Amino acid sequence: MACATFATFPNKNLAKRSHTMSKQTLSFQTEVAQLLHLVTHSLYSNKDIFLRELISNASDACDKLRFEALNNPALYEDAPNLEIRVSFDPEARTITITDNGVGMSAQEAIDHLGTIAKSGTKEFMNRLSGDQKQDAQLIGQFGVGFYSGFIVADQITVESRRAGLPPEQGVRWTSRGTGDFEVEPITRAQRGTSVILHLREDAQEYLNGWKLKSIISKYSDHIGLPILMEKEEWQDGAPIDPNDEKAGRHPGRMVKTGEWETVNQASALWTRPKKDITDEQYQEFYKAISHDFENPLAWTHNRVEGSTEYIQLLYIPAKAPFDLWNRDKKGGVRLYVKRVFIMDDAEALLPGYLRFVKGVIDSADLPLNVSRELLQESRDVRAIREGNTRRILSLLEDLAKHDKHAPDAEVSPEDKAKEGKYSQFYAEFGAVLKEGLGEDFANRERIAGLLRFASTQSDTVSVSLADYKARMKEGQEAIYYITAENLNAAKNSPQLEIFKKKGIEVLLMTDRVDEWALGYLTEFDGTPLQSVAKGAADLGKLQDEAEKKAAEEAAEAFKPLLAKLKEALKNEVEDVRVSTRLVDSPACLVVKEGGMSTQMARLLKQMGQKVPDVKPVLEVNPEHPLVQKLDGSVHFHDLAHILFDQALLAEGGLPEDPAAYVRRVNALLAGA
Ligand SMILES: Nc1ncnc2c1ncn2[C@@H]1O[C@H](COP(=O)(O)OP(=O)(O)OP(=O)(O)O)[C@@H](O)[C@H]1O
Repeated sequence: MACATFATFPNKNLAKRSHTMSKQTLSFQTEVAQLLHLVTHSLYSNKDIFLRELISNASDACDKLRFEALNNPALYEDAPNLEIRVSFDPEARTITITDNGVGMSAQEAIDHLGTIAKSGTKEFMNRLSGDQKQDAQLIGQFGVGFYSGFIVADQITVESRRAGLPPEQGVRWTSRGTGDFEVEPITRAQRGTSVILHLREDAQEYLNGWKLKSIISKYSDHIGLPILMEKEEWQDGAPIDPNDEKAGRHPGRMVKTGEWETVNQASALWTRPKKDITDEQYQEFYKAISHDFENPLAWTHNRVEGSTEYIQLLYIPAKAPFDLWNRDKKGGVRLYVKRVFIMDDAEALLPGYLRFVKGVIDSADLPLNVSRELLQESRDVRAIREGNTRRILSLLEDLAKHDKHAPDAEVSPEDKAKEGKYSQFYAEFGAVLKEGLGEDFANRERIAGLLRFASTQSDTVSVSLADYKARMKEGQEAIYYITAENLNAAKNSPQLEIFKKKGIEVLLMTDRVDEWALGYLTEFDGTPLQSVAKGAADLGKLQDEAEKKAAEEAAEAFKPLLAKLKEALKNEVEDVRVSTRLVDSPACLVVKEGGMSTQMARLLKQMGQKVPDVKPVLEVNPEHPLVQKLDGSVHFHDLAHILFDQALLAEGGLPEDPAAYVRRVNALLAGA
């Protein structure tokens, strides 16, 4: 990029701009300025991470070069060995992180170090609460990357030259981390980037080789490239008085020898044998690739052999990210081919319902120049995706199995440590997992086995379909469930009355996806699932002969009244019939078997979708005084509408014309 074009950058955020050709002062994108403020104020208690982030960027830059060089080996120039160097200068009070990766052109430095290209930036900013601790967690998830340098530095200078550009087209980028930054052209012989941190007064502790090495071995040991630091040796102090041994010596100090040494293992973590990796190393690697502040909930690391060979290291986070529901969000799995980094959002490697999983896949079979399009079609990728899915489901099944142990059970310490993890997982990601019912037919039964619900016997979301089946009553032929807006609405729903009376458990579903997801699960382990708000309440063998007979007689006796009700409510309901599911309530609404529930229709409407206008069926309770009073009442029309509107209210809906409802009730109250 020639410096002459600096003035023509189409960057709308450039409030200030001087017009000298050699040096430009540009403003940060608003979001960057905000983020910078937060970084320096919220991440203070976790200062060390700046080094991890900058080394990680350096490593990414080397990965990018290696990838580009697949098609253009000349980019290596005369330095094919990729490496990262970390040095410090106590006099200048600087730390420098240098890589010989892909580097940046002037335009790239402006674009990448002055704006945030990530999707969800706005949403992220809105989430910030002003509570520093919480914000720090959130910023962590978002990934502050380069900007984390400002936790310890009050000025950062970046010098870079993009691989393939001549030395005169280097760039120097400088900023104090406030509103703006400067860029100027420089000549730089070496390709790649140096990030020079001018340390704050209160961050001088980092001017210490031992300290830097220990941070690198804690946070960056997994990096596959060599990280080099200058060797240091202890040097005794010089004699204070050369003529008098007894006068003692000046204090000794570490001095640099001029040689460089590798301070990390320089082999990518996932390529090492499992037995050589500690839990802490697994955890730090997870944090490095996910930007999470917390340890992962669980992980699985395997060398898969067979027709498709690959290494798989997959993690389940402990907490859902703030943008879990952002469907455009890229996946968290990095794809490598024979140790060469290919892409970091390889969605093709996991189904959408497992999008919370983070990790690395290193394939031995895919071509190095694999493209996104090719990924979708490749048979190997399909095999990897299926393998990953199975592995995650097994991991979840294992956690579910050990979520709770019987008090007297003999449990290994390893399994003991799994207690409570599945509940934690489910609270964070259960709703996403349910999407799998509609998305992954091959594994539907396994996914169904992992679902947990609240029920009329448990307020906590902990009942599995297998638990439910084990508790089914003699003669019960279906797994009953109800969907509602929230637990209370579900629990108090009139449709449940008969089930409560007979002591039959009903699953209470309150997740938005339930209705949709359950549509794909018609049975579990041979037992059909049946919504208690759909179709006729067919309790089958649970109803005795006398009850059946009474219901039939009531239906017969109420025929004329039902006809009148149907006429009065012809715009509102499809049909009116006598109910067998009500005990205390006068009426309820049900939809036809296979129809969309009123709850679902409401949700879709809220989301602005067009919903076919399906009328529900009104069921009335022949035992209820209000229903018995209907026939012959002079207020029949009003009562009929009140009955209908109340049934709607009882299941969390709203009358079409709330004012009319209020008017009718008031008129009746006034008359009472
Ligand atoms: N050492 C470097 N060499 C080349 N480019 C770099 C280097 N450091 C940063 N960049 C460029 O600056 C961009 C922004 O870096 P930053 O760390 O803020 O975000 P990121 O790395 O894209 O995302 P994240 O840190 O969340 O993974 C990078 O995407 C990259 O293009």
